[in-house]
Formats: sequence, structure tokens, C-alpha cells
Amino acid sequence: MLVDGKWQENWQPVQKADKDGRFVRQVSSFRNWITPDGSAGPTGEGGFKAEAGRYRLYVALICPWASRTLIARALKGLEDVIPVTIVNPTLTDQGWQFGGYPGADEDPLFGSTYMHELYTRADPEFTGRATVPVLWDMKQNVMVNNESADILRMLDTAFEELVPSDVRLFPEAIGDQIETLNKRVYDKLNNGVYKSGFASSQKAYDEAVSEVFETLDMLEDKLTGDYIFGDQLTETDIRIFVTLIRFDAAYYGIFKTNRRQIADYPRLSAYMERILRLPGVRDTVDMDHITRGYYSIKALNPNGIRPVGPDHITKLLEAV
Ligand SMILES: N[C@@H](CCC(=O)N[C@@H](CS)C(=O)NCC(=O)O)C(=O)O
Repeated sequence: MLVDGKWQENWQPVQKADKDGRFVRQVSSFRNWITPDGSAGPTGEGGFKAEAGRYRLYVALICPWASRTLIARALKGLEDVIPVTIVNPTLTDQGWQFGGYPGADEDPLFGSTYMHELYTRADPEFTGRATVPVLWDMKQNVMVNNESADILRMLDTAFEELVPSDVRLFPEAIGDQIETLNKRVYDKLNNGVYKSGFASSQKAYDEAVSEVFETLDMLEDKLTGDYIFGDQLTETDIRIFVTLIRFDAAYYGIFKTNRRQIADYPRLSAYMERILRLPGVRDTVDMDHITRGYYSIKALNPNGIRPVGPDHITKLLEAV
């Protein structure tokens, strides 16, 4: 990580733990919003008007938080308006690196070697982890936002005048329900699998893994329509999907969330496939980056050996 703009040699690829060994994720620090007219959004400063080709999204395809922004970009038809740069799937001693791995890119803006160089470009005194996703303003050369929840939300409305869309990922009428379920899904499922995988005590693992499966059971029960709120696709579906699609091939093994697979949940399996088949979504899922990335986490898998399966995920991705 960076401290006062300097990369730390004794950096820990595993994020923080509390006194009982529970995994703690860092809070994001760049929180500006792109808006149709450049006015300020719910957090941060104004000055980021929606313009085609002005903003670039930096992502890792292994990363569920980055993937949710990529899916929103695809569902809103913003591929031609917001270009994307993909980092290599494995975290190095200096964090995310550009180029050299199939399907990954060089940094087209500054020729950076590592993602942390963008952070110090944005703030020479930056202290924190150099995470993805990052939304970058190519006009002012500043970081707009590095919080995927904000990016997911702003892509829903910011570009509506440039690229009108029928998709509405955050319908205000059910906004409160979306926020409530998002919170639970984030804490117990999206981040729950990480809490399970990076727990450094049996107690922390037991707590986290039971919350993961309680949440999956709850979602399986709640899914009576096509989407979690019935007929209407929302951002909550995207947030759930990014964890489901990684579950059987990565989390089940590397994070020890192995009580059941998603394949054991009939409704969740069908739901995952339904979302995978939405226009543009399949292109955001790169199982090679995902399994390579997770199974190269040295703290959990020192020799980096990647398991062979499971076949049902390979077959599904071939079929879609
Ligand atoms: N709150 C952030 C979290 C993003 C995050 O934790 N990204 C991970 C990859 S999945 C990362 O970049 N980790 C690098 C590090 O911790 O140094 C968001 O949702 O945008």
C-alpha cells in the first residue's frame, strides 16, 4: 500500500484484520460523481460532466467490485462512451500491474507499470491501498471515484442524455428496499466470502461462513421471480451475480466456503445464468483471470496451483 505517496516494501496483500482475526476492508477515498450537467453528486465535488470518451474505467476481471461497474457499463450500453483498461489478474508485491497477461492491457494514458502510480498521480500524498475499480477523468487527469458502489449507481443515470436506456438499475420507488438488501448482501455475501477466506481465527471463519450460507439460503427463498425484486432487474442483482459467478470455481475452494455450491441451489443457479445471458454480461466474465487471480493469493495458496474444475462452470460459460 501507499503511505504519504510512497510504496511500502512491507505491504501486506491481505487487508486488515480486527483483534479477533476478522477481515476488514478499506474504505474508498475518491468519491466524486459524474453527473449529466457536472453538478456535484451525493459525495465529493462537482465538475465531472458526462461526456463521451472523457472517462476511463480501470478494472481487474478477477475483482467482483470492479466487475459490477463493468456490468453496469454493459447493461447501460456505455461501451463506446467509457473505455476500459484491464490489469493483470495476479496481485504483485507492488499491487495491480499492467500488461503481459493474456486479456490484460498496458496503461494507455501514462504507460504506468502499477496501479499505485495512478493513485500518486491523483494525489502525491495518497495513503491507502491502490484498489480497483478506478474511474479516471482523462480531461482533467484526476481520479473521479474509486468506490464501485458509487460508480455502479452513477452509471445508471449520468449518461442518460448521451445514451438513453430502458434499463433502470436503481428505481427510486424501491430505493429503500434496494439499499437494505444491498447492505445485507455486501456484508454477509460479497464481503462475507472474503471474511471467510481471510479469517485468521476459527471463530472468525465460522462466523463468516455461516453468514454466507444463511444469505444464500435467504436469497434462494426470496427468488420467486426472474430477479430478486420480481420482474425488474436492479443493481442488487448485479451485486449478487458477481459473487455467484465466482463461487463454485473460486470461493468454494480458496475461501473454504464449501458447505454447498451454487449448483446445489436450483433458483440461484437459474438466476445466475439468466443474468449471464443479459446483453454484454458474458463479456465481463473471464474465468481464466478469476481462477488465476484467486488461486495466486500466496497467503492462501503458496504454490499457486489452480484446481481443474468445476466442469459445470466451464460448460456454462461455453454455452452462453
Ligand atoms: N470499496 C472498494 C473495494 C475495492 C477492492 O477492495 N478491490 C480489491 C480487488 S477485488 C483491490 O483492488 N485490492 C488491492 C489491494 O487491496 O491492495 C470498491 O468496492 O470499489
